[in-house]
Amino acid sequence: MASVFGLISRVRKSFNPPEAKPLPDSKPLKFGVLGAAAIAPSALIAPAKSHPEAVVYAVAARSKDRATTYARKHGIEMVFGGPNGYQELIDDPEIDAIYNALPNGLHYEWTMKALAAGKHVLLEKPASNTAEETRKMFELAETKGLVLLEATHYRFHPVALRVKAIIESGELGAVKSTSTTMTVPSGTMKADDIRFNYGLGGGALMDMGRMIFTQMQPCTLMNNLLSDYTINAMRYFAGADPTSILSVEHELRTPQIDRKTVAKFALPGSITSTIVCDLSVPPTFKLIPAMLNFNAHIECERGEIKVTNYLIPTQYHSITVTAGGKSRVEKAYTFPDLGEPWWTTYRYQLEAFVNKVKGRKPHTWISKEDSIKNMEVIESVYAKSGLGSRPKSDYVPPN
Ligand SMILES: NC(=O)C1=CN([C@@H]2O[C@H](COP(=O)(O)OP(=O)(O)OC[C@H]3O[C@@H](n4cnc5c(N)ncnc54)[C@H](OP(=O)(O)O)[C@@H]3O)[C@@H](O)[C@H]2O)C=CC1
Ligand SMILES: O=C1OC[C@@H](O)[C@H](O)[C@H]1O
Repeated sequence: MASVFGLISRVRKSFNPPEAKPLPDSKPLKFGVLGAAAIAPSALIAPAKSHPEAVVYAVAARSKDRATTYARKHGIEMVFGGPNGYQELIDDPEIDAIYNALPNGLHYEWTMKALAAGKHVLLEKPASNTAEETRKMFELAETKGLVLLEATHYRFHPVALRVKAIIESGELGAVKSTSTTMTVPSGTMKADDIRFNYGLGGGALMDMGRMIFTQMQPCTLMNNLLSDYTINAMRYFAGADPTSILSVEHELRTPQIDRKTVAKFALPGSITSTIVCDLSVPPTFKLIPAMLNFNAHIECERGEIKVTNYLIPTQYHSITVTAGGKSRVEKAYTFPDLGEPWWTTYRYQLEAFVNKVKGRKPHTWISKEDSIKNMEVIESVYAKSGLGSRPKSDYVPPN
């Protein structure tokens, strides 16, 4: 019963966090949001409310009416709209940081423009459509001395770091295999969702593969938000990058869009990893709806770790560690010196981003090399599958 009350309390507070008062001796970071995006309320707007040094100050949308409605709903002060709205937001001197929540295929263009204008960027995942574009964005950020972070939010939560710590402690011996899954039932996404649009950088591997890789190397995530996340999880937990792709199978939504991808990899040290991503799992017997699956399974020499719900761990999660015939279940909602049980992955991520911009040490970070490698792996899987990389941006930055 206590755990049900805990769940209700965490969920309630994560959606309606207590508002933090600004700090007297620190100017808050002012964010501008590119796009009246579906993800922004969870990923930035709510988390910023409980952060004493973060304010969501402006939003831009292609339609000014849409931006205005969104701003009213979320208590955002400044609105930009129309064909130049995104650029006008970027050029607003009040704004310190841009949250780029545009479709994947627009990440490169608008991140390059934001960095060129001297803004830090919190960039939605996957970083862009290609590794080359990702490299260029990070190079520009470095040249300009700006912070650029690919929003791989799960990596900032205590669950991911605890799983990694168990693996690295050596308690279970070396990792032998990982399985990470990210799958969602059919009907979760509308037919015109950006994830089904090749031109905008769609596909299950783009959306779910990265996370699964990075997060799930040591664990087997059983979800279909697979590819983007799954690849990220794989590399993170295994602590290594794949040396080869053993197999790729996909089910297509359209000739260029993978609704589902299952890939198997070989990693150094004879590790084998499987990722599963599915944007639309059909109902069993055409009747029984599928469940979300955001799980990971990591087999090691002397035991295993099963992680339930590494992706939205604030709601509930479990880390089940089995060795020598005995099992224990761990929970990790907070760090000893950071966080509240209701902090979401996004709230922990915002904490790190603000600390980095303020010149303080974040509790963890996603490196440039990590983001570039994730895109390389995604592209290599798409190459092996025959579907090919998502289209490069036609934006050419000025010299
Ligand atoms: N970190 C996480 O947990 C999650 C991350 N994401 C990532 O965030 C990004 C946005 O996803 P999500 O919020 O679901 O997406 P939305 O469908 O809400 O689209 C985001 C915005 O893209 C803008 N946009 C600009 N050009 C186009 C176009 N040609 N077609 C459609 N939209 C366009 C729209 O802006 P406007 O308002 O100007 O019309 C829209 O508000 C993606 O990169 C996705 O991978 C998504 C979900 C979860
Ligand atoms: O965290 C996520 O879960 C659902 C996906 O579709 C989304 O893009 C991803 O970032």
